[in-house]
Amino acid sequence: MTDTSMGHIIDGFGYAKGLRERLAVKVAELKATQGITPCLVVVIVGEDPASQIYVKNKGESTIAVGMDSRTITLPDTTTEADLLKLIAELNADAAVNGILVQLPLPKHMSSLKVIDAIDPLKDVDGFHVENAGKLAVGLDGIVPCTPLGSLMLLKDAVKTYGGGSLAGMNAVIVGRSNIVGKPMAQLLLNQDCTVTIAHSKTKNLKELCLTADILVAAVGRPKFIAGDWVKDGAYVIDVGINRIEVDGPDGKKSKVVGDVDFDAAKPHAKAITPVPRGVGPMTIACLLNNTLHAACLQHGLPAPEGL
Ligand SMILES: Nc1nc2c(c(=O)[nH]1)N[C@@H](CN(C=O)c1ccc(C(=O)N[C@@H](CCC(=O)O)C(=O)O)cc1)CN2
Repeated sequence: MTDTSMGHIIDGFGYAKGLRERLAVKVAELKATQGITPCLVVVIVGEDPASQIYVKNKGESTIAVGMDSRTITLPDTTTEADLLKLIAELNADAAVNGILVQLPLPKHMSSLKVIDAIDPLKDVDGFHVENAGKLAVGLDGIVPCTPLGSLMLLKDAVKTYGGGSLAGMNAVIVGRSNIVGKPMAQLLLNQDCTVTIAHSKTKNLKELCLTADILVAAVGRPKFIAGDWVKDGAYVIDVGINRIEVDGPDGKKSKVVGDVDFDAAKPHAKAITPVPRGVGPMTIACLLNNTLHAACLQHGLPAPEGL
């Protein structure tokens, strides 16, 4: 029988706020002791409405922790060659510590090529192959923001509700993208979890999910993970952000939901991230963390500790 006491909600919004406050202290220390103010440049190409909101939030959050922020807005008619030229200029600019190109890019551009053009030391998204390689072999590099934020929430939840470490836990990640699924798998392997990555061709997905002590959903399909796919006592991390239409009293309205059927999964889970206010806010907080980390690496300083 399902234990109805299960299902702690993991407060990503609150955790992200605390992380931003701790980062602001570290940024002030860096300024006071080294005279360095980290600077993040965000480049957006085109007018995707969701991207415009995320980029605005990134700029405001960067300023709020005491860093310098620049946003470069380019029309969607920009050529790939022009974008690569801009990245080369930002790479060469010593005042710039972090470069982020907002995704998705317009269809006429190769995101792999664009990401590859960013100096790996300034790649605050952690998407460059050099940073992906460092993560794979356990070297100090820049870790993608959403998986990093997911791991922070997971470690905190296991400490709070499970009392132990992640070592030996079975983790199933549903989704194999370069920016979430694969780096998440590396991070969990580095925590000594036994990791399985599932994808659209995986057989018996429900049965596989039911083996998971840690279930990470990153498929980009609303409520794809049903409640009865969640093992009793599992930790559920929902990375999905899907905008759907729902019926309201005044007609249709849009709502953001995750990849997990939250209401059905919560009674099974030991702890679960909601959508919104779960993993999402951690993405921007970890971007600030990575910008500070990048600034330290570029000046030969150790990565800030105790965050
Ligand atoms: N270069 C990058 N592009 C994109 C990334 C990224 O990490 N780097 N991630 C996403 C978008 N994203 C940040 O860029 C992002 C998405 C969602 C949230 C967030 O806080 N979501 C809220 C809900 C928002 C809503 O109501 O629409 C939440 O979950 O509470 C932050 C950042 C794709 N592109």
